[in-house]
Amino acid sequence: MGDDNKAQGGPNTANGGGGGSGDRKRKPNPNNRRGRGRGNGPAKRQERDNTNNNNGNSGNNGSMEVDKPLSNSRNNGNSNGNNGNGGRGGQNNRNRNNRGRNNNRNRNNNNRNNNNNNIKKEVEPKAEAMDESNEPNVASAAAPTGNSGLHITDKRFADLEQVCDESRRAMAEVFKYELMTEVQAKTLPVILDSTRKIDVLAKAKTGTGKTLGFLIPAIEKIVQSIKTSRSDKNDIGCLVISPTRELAYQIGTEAEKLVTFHTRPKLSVATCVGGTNVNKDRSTIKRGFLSILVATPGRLLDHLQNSELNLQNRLAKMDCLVLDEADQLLDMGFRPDIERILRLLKPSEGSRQTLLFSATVPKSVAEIAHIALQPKYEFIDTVGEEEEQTHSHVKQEVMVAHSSNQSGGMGEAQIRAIAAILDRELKTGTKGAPCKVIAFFTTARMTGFMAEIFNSVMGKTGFPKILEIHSRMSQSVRQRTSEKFRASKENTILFSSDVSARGMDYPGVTFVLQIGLTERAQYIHRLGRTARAGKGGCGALLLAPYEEKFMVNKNLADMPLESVDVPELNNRLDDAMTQALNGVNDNKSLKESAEQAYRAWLGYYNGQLKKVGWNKIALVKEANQWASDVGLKSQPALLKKTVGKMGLKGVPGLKLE
Ligand SMILES: Nc1ncnc2c1ncn2[C@@H]1O[C@H](COP(=O)(O)OP(=O)(O)OP(=O)(O)O)[C@@H](O)[C@H]1O
Repeated sequence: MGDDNKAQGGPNTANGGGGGSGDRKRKPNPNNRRGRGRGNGPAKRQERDNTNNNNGNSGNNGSMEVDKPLSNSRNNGNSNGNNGNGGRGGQNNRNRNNRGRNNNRNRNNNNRNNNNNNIKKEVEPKAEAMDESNEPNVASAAAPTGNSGLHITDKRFADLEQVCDESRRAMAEVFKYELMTEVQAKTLPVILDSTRKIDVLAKAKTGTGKTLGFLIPAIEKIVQSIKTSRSDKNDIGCLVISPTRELAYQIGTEAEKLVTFHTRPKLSVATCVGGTNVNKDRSTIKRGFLSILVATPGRLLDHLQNSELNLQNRLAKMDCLVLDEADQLLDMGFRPDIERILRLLKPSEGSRQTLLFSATVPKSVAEIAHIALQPKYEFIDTVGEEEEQTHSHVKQEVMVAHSSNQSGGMGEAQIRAIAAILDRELKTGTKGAPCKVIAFFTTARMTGFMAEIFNSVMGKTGFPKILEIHSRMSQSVRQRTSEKFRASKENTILFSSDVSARGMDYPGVTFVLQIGLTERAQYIHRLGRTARAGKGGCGALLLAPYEEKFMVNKNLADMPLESVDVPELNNRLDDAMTQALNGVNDNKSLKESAEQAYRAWLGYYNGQLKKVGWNKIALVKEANQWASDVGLKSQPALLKKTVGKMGLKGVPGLKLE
């Protein structure tokens, strides 16, 4: 925590029962007070960090929370205006006085920052390749800016002889795409080659059209199977497995579009994901004719194990098995489920092709092949060994939020920094065009808390109501939020956990903000939510000082990160955020959210100790400081069982329930 003053042991000890954090005198300056130059040494390719965030942290989900059963469905947002002003006479005056002091600090810091402009703008060598025309900070950001991002080729769908007229018609009339992207041009001929029937592992950058890369041939294979009577109407021709529910729905929708003209026989699509009515799923599957099944691993396993559904037999003659976002599916979080699914699927009756699509592929492709592919498979890499995996044209900033020298901690500094960054984006991000922002947080609970605290002062910040999406919400609310964000054509901000990190194709996302530690692959996937399909986009990573070393110097050392200062927070927003923080303890729902976020925070960082250089004692101290920073007057308690599971038994500073 750098120069934080953390003499206080935690919310209890720090604030007693008195004014404590409720009287928020401090205003940490969100500005990065250090203009830093970063080494411009040769960009070394970093191995992906495969550390799994699911460290048995007692349900405090990290990035692998994607397909959890739901609990605690909570209404998002909170506009009850309970902003903590009641009974706090005099606080505003104190705040105003403080603001004067802070503004001076801000101004001084700005001077320092201006003086440091020359070094703080240093960028990694790869940024040299940035395509200025694709940056989002132009009025046309939301409009296509050429095809450099999408990697369009001169190959036409209409010329694909192996593809039936119905699919080609859908490409022209429903999708209105004439030319193939690189991944499509490279994979389609190989997968469609009926003389080879070869399994394929395809690697292509995010947002470059992988979905159609597997759906077009999958449908073709189903059509051929029906034509040659290899399969009967009970057989399911294609199974697509997706790591997240939202992505599964998205794939299902694309598939439905693609089968628009497949009427004789009619091809049908079903999407089965966790968190929805399982009986409804069952009756859809039982109903009979089904060409394509898109599913998340957990729900699929359920159905496969249910003998009544006869799903194993119906998939036995499947023509095509697709694992989308394959590296995530084969990563530790999902691997056991996938292995079980593969075992339950009857051995291929000769003609099944398995397709693995991903934007990031671990070096150990042999391992992947061993699990899912036939020994003779083709690896189609449209990224290339040396080429940067992330879009080279996406501007990527890294900012470090510093807490004030007085008593404020990182929790507060981070919230103010997020406000400042969002404000900058809404005001200048797209110069008049609508701003569509996704901010990614480390855990579901943190996502929920952050959305709630920002929405508690919505009228004051001037931000639109923050949308939230994470695994702790009911699937129907997730679905509605996802659709709302997708359809929005005005300034919109979505706070998300990693459920939106991969594959989600929200049109026109102009800015992706990532907060805190994340895995390298996840960083790339999250960033890939912007600058899709040839459009502009921009990303920023907001770190705490203790996260900087690992993330910037190690994990993302070869990324074209540009180190910049956290923007200055204007007085109005500064006041709004103070009010929000002051309101946490007195607002039941917000308080509960903060407490849950605290527990999730502990769980998450408990799995990252080496990366931040803490031992367990330091972890607990930092967590308690975080709780105090965000306005909790008493330290949240933990179940004894949870403490045990986290391996924190006996660590001083924890409060047991
Ligand atoms: N040939 C094409 N021409 C124009 N647009 C296309 C073409 N193919 C796909 N697209 C569009 O590009 C966008 C990105 O496609 P898609 O979601 O399949 O990318 P992806 O590579 O799967 O991304 P991710 O790695 O994030 O999963 C979508 O909106 C899709 O409809």
